Amino acid sequence: IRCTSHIHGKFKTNTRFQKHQNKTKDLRNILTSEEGMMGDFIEISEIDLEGSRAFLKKFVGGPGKAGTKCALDCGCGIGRVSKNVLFPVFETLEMADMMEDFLNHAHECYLGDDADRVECYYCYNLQDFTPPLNKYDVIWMQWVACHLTDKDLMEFLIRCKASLRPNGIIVIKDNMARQGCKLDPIDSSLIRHLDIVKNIIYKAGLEILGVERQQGFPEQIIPVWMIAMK
Ligand SMILES: C[S@@+](CC[C@H](N)C(=O)[O-])C[C@H]1O[C@@H](n2cnc3c(N)ncnc32)[C@H](O)[C@@H]1O
Repeated sequence: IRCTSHIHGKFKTNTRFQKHQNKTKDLRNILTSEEGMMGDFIEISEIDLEGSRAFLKKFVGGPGKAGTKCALDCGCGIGRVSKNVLFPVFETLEMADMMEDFLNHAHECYLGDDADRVECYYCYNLQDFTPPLNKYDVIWMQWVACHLTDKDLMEFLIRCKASLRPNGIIVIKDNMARQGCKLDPIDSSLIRHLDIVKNIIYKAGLEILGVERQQGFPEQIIPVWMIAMK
């Protein structure tokens, strides 16, 4: 873990910014905006967020459910999910993405006053990132599991499990292939069938608590599913 004084200086005192030497070449050119986070599908962002809020509600708050103290948004981009799904529920957030520009934009512009409730920004590839132990009530991974190999995803999930607080959960929300595995030629992501993702989750020693398909998306786009696990 390396803190760059350059970035550190720009951040408010309650905020830590940790940066890892980024060895992965970013081959994409994603805009620092909601459009950039959503590819060509900005018009479905609100439906997506509403589906996420409803799914999260089932597992958070109340006896035996996850708490509402702290969440981690993995592959957070500029914080679209943090702002619209996680901040309304959790006291504090932490955010992880391999793109420093996205984290800067989240902190300086996109999150507004909510940025004060971000405890730490981690500029890491998830495959190199070990989240702190026993810290999070919810770890949210949206449209980022598809950028990890099977092995990296399984190992990251194992590390995530160790970073959950009691009753804490992990949520993966991602594109799922109708059959087998497909490589997305635009961003080189891997679109897996739901059963393949479930297998990786089981191999990581996690228990699946709920699985739901995102409703309301146009038929022509790849199905998006949400999986909650602990
Ligand atoms: C399609 S965007 C989704 C952003 C956000 N989760 C959302 O739903 O709005 C994918 C994000 O994952 C990040 N990402 C891709 N591969 C990653 C990796 N290996 N480690 C960390 N972040 C990664 C990208 O930088 C980008 O911000």
